[in-house]
Amino acid sequence: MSATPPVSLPEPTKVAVLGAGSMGTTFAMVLADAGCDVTLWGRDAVVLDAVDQTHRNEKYLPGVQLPAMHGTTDPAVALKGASIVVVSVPSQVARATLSSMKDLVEPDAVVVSLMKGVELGTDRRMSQVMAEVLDLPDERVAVVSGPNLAPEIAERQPTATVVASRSEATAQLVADACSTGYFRPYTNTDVVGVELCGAVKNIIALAAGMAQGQGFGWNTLATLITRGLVEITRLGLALGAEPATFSGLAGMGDLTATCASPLSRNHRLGKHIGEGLTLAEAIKVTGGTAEGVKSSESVLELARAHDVEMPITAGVVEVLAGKLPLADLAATLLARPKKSEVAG
Ligand SMILES: NC(=O)C1=CN([C@@H]2O[C@H](COP(=O)(O)OP(=O)(O)OC[C@H]3O[C@@H](n4cnc5c(N)ncnc54)[C@H](OP(=O)(O)O)[C@@H]3O)[C@@H](O)[C@H]2O)C=CC1
Ligand SMILES: O=C(CO)COP(=O)(O)O
Repeated sequence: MSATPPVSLPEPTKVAVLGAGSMGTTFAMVLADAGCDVTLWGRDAVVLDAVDQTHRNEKYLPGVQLPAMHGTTDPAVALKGASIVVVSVPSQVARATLSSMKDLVEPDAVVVSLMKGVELGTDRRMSQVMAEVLDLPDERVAVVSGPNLAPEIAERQPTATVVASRSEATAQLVADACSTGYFRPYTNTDVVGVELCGAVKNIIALAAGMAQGQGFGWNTLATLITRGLVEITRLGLALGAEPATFSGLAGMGDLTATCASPLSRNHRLGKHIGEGLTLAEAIKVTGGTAEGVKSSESVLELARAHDVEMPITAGVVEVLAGKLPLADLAATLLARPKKSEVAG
């Protein structure tokens, strides 16, 4: 006799992804491949109609065939019944975007940030902005960060990431929702560390791009990555992060990918500046969201408030503000007082 079939199959997890740019669309793809029922929200009706009807986003992921998912410009449609809400808009518009949707988020939903920036004016990390605007307890907040260049994930290349939440159960829930044969999430409870790594590596990638644009080679790149990690670690520890996070995927992993790859918008923008473009010209030519430009100011403010030395970050801020000629950046960094490598 055959076993009695279940009364109903378990419902797929309903997920809303807010932000239909390259990363929002790519993560929506991962979630749908992992079996979730995904609705992607964005503000461009042409893009979201195509996502809904033909499962393509030619504006941000040209040539990529997405799995079945819904697309909408109506946040009420996206958020209704969603037990996981993923936020992937540029960091500087996260507060306004979430404020306009506050009453539409389901009361028990877990809210996940993919954003790698720090808010100008408040110096808040994105999980702090989400928690503040949506009035979320720790167990409903998670962040995803790692070496996750969207165009590579969109080709379903092997990729790993970190899902961080103060609640291990929440991190596990989100990790289960986005786990596929090509995308492997690890969990971490160090939200501060994981989030800071994601935001500050963009600034170091700007510096790496600038160096490449100036014609410097691998020694300079390796120096920036290594000393950049020291800066990230110093700030993170001052803000209460766990030391192990910095050598992990969100730390060394993402720093390496972003500093080395021309797929990184921060790297490309820095390279354009290194080749002689103004900041405004570089932003225009690069296209897309290069979070490091604005976050560098907030990160430097955080560093100063906690008495943390971040010379590469400070140099990038000065160059972007037009206060230090790029030609003088390397000399300025190298002329600093000699010190022990390991003294902190
Ligand atoms: N791309 C990547 O490889 C990765 C990106 N991230 C992070 O993901 C976040 C999003 O970046 P990404 O998807 O790459 O960015 P993109 O530049 O590709 O897309 C930005 C998205 O945000 C929307 N947007 C822009 N301004 C507003 C606004 N004022 N209100 C509402 N929506 C707006 C755009 O909509 P519209 O088209 O209508 O302008 C677009 O959908 C960033 O924090 C980034 O650091 C993290 C990991 C990897
Ligand atoms: O965060 C990223 C890869 O992990 C993407 O970097 P960019 O935002 O510089 O493109």
